[in-house]
Formats: sequence, C-alpha cells, structure tokens
Amino acid sequence: MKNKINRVALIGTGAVGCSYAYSMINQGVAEEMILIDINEKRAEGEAMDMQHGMAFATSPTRVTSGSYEDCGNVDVVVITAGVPQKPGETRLELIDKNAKVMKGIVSEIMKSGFNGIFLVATNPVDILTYVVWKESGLPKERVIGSGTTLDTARFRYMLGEYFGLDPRNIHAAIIGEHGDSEFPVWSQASIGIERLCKVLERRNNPEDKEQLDKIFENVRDAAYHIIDRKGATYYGIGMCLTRITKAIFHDENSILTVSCLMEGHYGESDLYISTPAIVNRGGVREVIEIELDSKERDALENSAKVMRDMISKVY
Ligand SMILES: NC(=O)C1=CN([C@@H]2O[C@H](COP(=O)(O)OP(=O)(O)OC[C@H]3O[C@@H](n4cnc5c(N)ncnc54)[C@H](O)[C@@H]3O)[C@@H](O)[C@H]2O)C=CC1
Ligand SMILES: CC(=O)C(=O)O
Repeated sequence: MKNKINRVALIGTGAVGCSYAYSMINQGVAEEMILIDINEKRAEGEAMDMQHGMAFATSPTRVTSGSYEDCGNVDVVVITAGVPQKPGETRLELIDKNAKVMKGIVSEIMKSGFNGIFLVATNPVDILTYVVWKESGLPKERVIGSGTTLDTARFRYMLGEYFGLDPRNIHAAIIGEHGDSEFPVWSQASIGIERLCKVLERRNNPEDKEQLDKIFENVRDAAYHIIDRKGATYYGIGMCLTRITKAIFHDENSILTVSCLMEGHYGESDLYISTPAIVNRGGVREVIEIELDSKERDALENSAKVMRDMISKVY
C-alpha cells in the first residue's frame, strides 16, 4: 500500500520561509511543498531554485509555487510571512503590522477548505499563534506556534559548549514568551540522566553559577546579537520548524517547547505560551505542566501577563 503523501504549504518565502523549505527538502520530510508569498514572483523564483537542486536530494520533494486556493488539501500550513525586527526592535513591536497580515492570510487559507495543522513562526509568535487559532476556528491542538523551540535549541547548544558535551545530551528548556520575558527551567534541567544541580555539586566550580546566568542572557538576547551582526535570524528557526514538522508527519509523540493554548495549565487560560508539549500527527497531543520552583512560577506569570496585555491590543 502506498504511504500517505505529506503536503506542506509555506506562507512567506522570505529568509525564514526559505531556510525552512531548504532544510525540509534536504531532510526529505515532505513529498510536496507549495511556496506562497504576496510577492508571487519571489515565490516562483524560490521554487525554481530549489527544484534545481532536487537531483541531489536524499528523497524527492515536489516544490512548486502557488496561491491560497492550493491550501485545501495540504496537511500543514507553515506561516513565516510578515515583517521581521529591525536592529534594536523587540518582537512585540511587530504586533500591529503582523496581526493584520496574519488575519488576512488565515481568512484566505480557510476559504480554501484547509483542515490541517497550522504551524506559526511570525513574530510575536505566541500572540500571532493565538490570532491564528481565533481566526481559523480550528481546534487548539491543530494550531501550534514555534514558541521557544529555537530558544531551547540555543540553550542546549550553549550549555553543550560550556560543559563540552553533545547538545543532544542536554535536557533543559526555555519556556514562557518567545521574547524578552522568557526564562530557563533550571530546576528541571539534566545532563544525560543526571540532574544539573547534582552535576554542579560534583564539579564544585565557583564560576558555574555566574557562567550559567550569562548563558541564559545570551540565549534570551541571541536574536538581538544576530540581527545586529547580519540583519536577521533564519537558519536556526528553519531547522526548528523542520523538527516540528517532522514530529507531526512521523507521528513522533516528541516533547518540544512549542506555543500552545493554556486552559488552566500553570493557572493560565485563553492565551498561547511556550511549554513542553507532546507533538504528533494530530498536532499537540498534550500540554505538559511541569513542576516549577517559585522563581520560575513568578517568571511564567510575568510572561503570561505580557501575553494577555498584547492580546488585549488585538482583541
Ligand atoms: N519564531 C521565531 O523563532 C522566529 C521568527 N521570525 C519571524 O519570522 C518572520 C519573517 O522573517 P523573515 O523571513 O526574516 O522576513 P522577510 O522579510 O525575509 O520575509 C517575509 C516574507 O513575508 C512576505 N509577506 C509579507 N506579507 C505577506 C502576506 N500578507 N502574505 C504572504 N506573504 C507575505 C514577504 O513578501 C516576504 O517574502 C518575522 O516576523 C520574524 O520576526 C524570525 C526568526 C525566528
Ligand atoms: C527573530 C527571533 O525571534 C529569533 O531569532 O529568536
């Protein structure tokens, strides 16, 4: 029996969208990708460019450019359309422009009869994922934000560098807003199968505390540091979006720090925020409410307040 064809529509073929598409075709995650952008010529040119590398792909992906009408039979719509930050600008400052863009896009997509999973990356991602959920009317499980997947990946990478270990052995997460109020869950971090607090005890290195605090600051401010240097960030998020898409198409039940709807989790409701969640073919199978210490609980409350204030500006 032939396997089901995995189809993705990508809305926004700018730096983030194309990094995602390039990563997707190199990892052979989907059989079909439709590239859509308000700038139709750009989407067409990007599709042509990617098609021309297909002879060397691990497995073939049919890449085409198209329009919103083509979204009717795709499984996942990934949204990376909208304006990015300028140097020094916060993600939250993008809300007015990008909320308008998002509402227009979702309305067009829903007219196509789309009934799959939305994966949103446009910033401010937690707020815009809420907007997509509201405007689409789709079940919460099927509207996911990339959230702090990228921040968690940065965190694991930098901790890996510090301890001289493979980042895949670092089990630690950044949660809350994908933005300035995000925070690390130190209380639950582990290295391999050992709790981080035990590792630190054993190392007994007086510099560790200060260095770990610095690592978090560098993670939180990474986008600013990169934007100052090269104008935008896109490869990291491209790989994160590929990772989430893979968890969906391979029905992985993987735990990722995506942005999900809170329904009483952590005492919060009616907002999207990042927390570990189980992702599979149905989208978010379960939001995991992890135990936080009192400082982390306060940080989550603060992030949630930022989200609520921003949502009240849109609705
Ligand atoms: N969630 C995350 O971790 C990250 C999110 N981002 C966000 O991703 C977004 C995109 O960033 P870049 O790709 O660097 O920007 P870009 O300017 O390179 O690309 C944006 C694309 O969106 C298209 N677009 C704009 N309005 C549209 C509409 N109504 N319909 C269809 N397409 C439309 C533009 O034509 C352009 O091709 C930004 O909001 C940025 O902040 C960027 C990095 C990480
Ligand atoms: C731009 C952005 O959201 C990031 O690189 O984290």
